[in-house]
Amino acid sequence: MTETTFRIVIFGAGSVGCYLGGRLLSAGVDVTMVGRPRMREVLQTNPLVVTDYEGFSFRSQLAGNQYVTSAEAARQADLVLVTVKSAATSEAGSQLAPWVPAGVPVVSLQNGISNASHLQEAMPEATVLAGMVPFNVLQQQPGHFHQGTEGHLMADKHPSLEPALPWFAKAGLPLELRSDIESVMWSKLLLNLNNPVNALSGVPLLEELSQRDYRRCLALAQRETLQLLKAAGIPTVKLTALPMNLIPPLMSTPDWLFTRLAKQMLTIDPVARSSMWEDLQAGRPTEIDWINGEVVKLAERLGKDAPVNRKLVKLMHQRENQPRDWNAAELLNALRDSRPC
Ligand SMILES: NC(=O)C1=CN([C@@H]2O[C@H](COP(=O)(O)OP(=O)(O)OC[C@H]3O[C@@H](n4cnc5c(N)ncnc54)[C@H](OP(=O)(O)O)[C@@H]3O)[C@@H](O)[C@H]2O)C=CC1
Ligand SMILES: CC(C)(CO)C(=O)C(=O)O
Repeated sequence: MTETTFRIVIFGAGSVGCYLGGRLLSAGVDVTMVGRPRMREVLQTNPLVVTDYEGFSFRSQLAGNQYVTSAEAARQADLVLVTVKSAATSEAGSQLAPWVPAGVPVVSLQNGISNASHLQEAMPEATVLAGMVPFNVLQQQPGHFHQGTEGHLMADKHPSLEPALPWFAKAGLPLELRSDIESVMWSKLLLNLNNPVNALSGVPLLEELSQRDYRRCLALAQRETLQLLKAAGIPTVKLTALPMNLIPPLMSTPDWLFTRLAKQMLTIDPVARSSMWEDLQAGRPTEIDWINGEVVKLAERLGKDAPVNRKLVKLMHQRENQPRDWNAAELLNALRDSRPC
């Protein structure tokens, strides 16, 4: 290995982790992905293929030491990325804690608000930073991970991340360091409020967002959250073409107007689905408590209520136990009924 090689360990290499791993490998980064034996088997029998909606494509048959199942790989890392689902964060931290060298940054690239704090609790000696993945990744075929929507990575501004920046840029994954990461995470969460709507709809993101009543469901959850964020003094940041406070009115527009106004937002691969839908498909518990559940907790801290988000949490938990697709009008009625008159 030459001095100029940068070593990145990706812990919890599923959809996001394998996609980032493949992109970084394409830039010559020394990547080790850590994950389950099941995924290692997939990548022993199939090449790792990463593609994106703009035509990027990279393929690599991984060597045995590039996808492993033990956190020990982190002892050699210059940077650790954590890409497990929220329920697995504390366990990921406990497994990584003995191996990550002092001063090596550990970035949580997970949805939700509290994953970086849970990770920090599990590895108190480590430099843990919050990060954000704006785009959608779907495993289209065994070993083939596809980025279906746009956006660039962000992470908390910290000097330990500076050496990684040129490698991310070379991989076509620019990483922006932000001093307002709390606002970034809440703004991403405002977009993730669509995850339960998408999962309950049972249809791909593009099809779901093309139906006004599903968009109105999302707008209800977003308006409620924006009001709470305002009360809590947490500003939002612009992650899409529009500022966050203009997204609910856009979502509520009729289909003919929405398709004209939201061209960029509708640049979505027709097969892309939310990660919450993927969890349902795989029979895993979803991240609903870490997404809409965070809004309910924020409301409680402020002595307020969040009936729409609370209802979405309840419906998702029911859906985890009992298959059911909600049509757009039914879901909208259920959410409207949850609000006090
Ligand atoms: N998919 C997407 O489009 C996007 C996802 N995100 C966020 O990124 C995070 C990761 O999502 P995603 O990649 O979809 O999740 P995945 O479930 O696809 O990947 C996580 C992987 O980590 C594995 N894992 C969990 N615990 C351990 C452990 N202790 N040791 C080794 N492997 C482990 C899981 O295996 P197992 O399932 O067997 O536990 C799984 O294969 C989530 O917070 C998600 O919300 C953000 C933006 C987009
Ligand atoms: C990119 C996005 C918003 C797609 O729904 C996502 O974060 C997810 O699926 O969890």
